[in-house]
Amino acid sequence: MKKTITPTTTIERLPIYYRCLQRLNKMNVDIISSQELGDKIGIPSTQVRKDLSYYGEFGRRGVGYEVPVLLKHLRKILGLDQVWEVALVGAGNLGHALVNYGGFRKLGLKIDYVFDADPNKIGKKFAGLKIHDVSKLQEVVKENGIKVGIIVVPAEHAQSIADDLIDAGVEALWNFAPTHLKVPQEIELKDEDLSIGLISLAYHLSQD
Ligand SMILES: NC(=O)c1ccc[n+]([C@@H]2O[C@H](COP(=O)([O-])OP(=O)(O)OC[C@H]3O[C@@H](n4cnc5c(N)ncnc54)[C@H](O)[C@@H]3O)[C@@H](O)[C@H]2O)c1
Repeated sequence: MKKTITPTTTIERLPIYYRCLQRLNKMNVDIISSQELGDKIGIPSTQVRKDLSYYGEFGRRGVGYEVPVLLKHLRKILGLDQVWEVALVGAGNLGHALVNYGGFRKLGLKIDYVFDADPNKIGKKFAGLKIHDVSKLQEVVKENGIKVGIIVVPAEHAQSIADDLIDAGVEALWNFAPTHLKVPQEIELKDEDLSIGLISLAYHLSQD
C-alpha cells in the first residue's frame, strides 16, 4: 500500500464505492470499468481512478476493475474485514433507530452495548438489547475492549459521555448531539447532523 496522505474527500467516497461494488458483486458482475463505476455513483471516471490509485494498482488498463478483488481490498482498507464492538449511549428515539438498523451489523459494526441514565429504562430491553446503567459505562467498555462509541444523548451531556468513553479506551466517536465535542487529536470524531441534508434541499428549492 502506498504511503501517501489520502485526501479526506477520497476517504469519504470509499464507502460509496464499497456499497456499489457490493451490489455489483451480488449481481455477479465480474469486471467494471472506472467509467461504468463512476456513472453508477455520479463520480467522474478520472476521480474514481485517482481515488483508488491512493491504495494501489487495482484496475487493468482497457479492462477495468475485477469487482470481487476490489471489494476485498476496500473491505480491508475500510477496516470492515474485522468485527467492531460498538457502545451506544442514549436509549432514546434516535438510539432505537440506530440499534434497530441491521445494516451496521452486516458491515461488522456490532452495536451490542446500550447505556442510559434513566432509572426507568435501565435493565429494560431496547431493540432486543439490555439497557445498561451509564454509571457502568467505563467498566463495560474496558471489559469488552470496545473501540467505537455512538453518542445520542442530549447535547448538555455529550461531552462528559465522550470523556468517559475515551478514558475507557474508545478510539472513535460518532456524535449525533448538536454540540462541539473537545477530544484529543488521536481520537477519530465524526459529527452527524441529518438536518444538513434537509436544509440543503430547502436551500435549493428556495433558489428556484
Ligand atoms: N444529528 C442528528 O441529525 C440528530 C437527529 C436527531 C436527534 N439528534 C440528537 O441526538 C440526541 C438524542 O436524540 P433523541 O431524539 O434520541 O432523544 P431522546 O430524548 O429520545 O433520547 C435521549 C436519551 O438519552 C438519555 N440520557 C440523557 N442523559 C444521559 C446521560 N448522561 N447518560 C446516558 N443517557 C442519557 C435519556 O434518558 C434518553 O433515553 C439529542 O442530542 C438530539 O439533539 C441528532
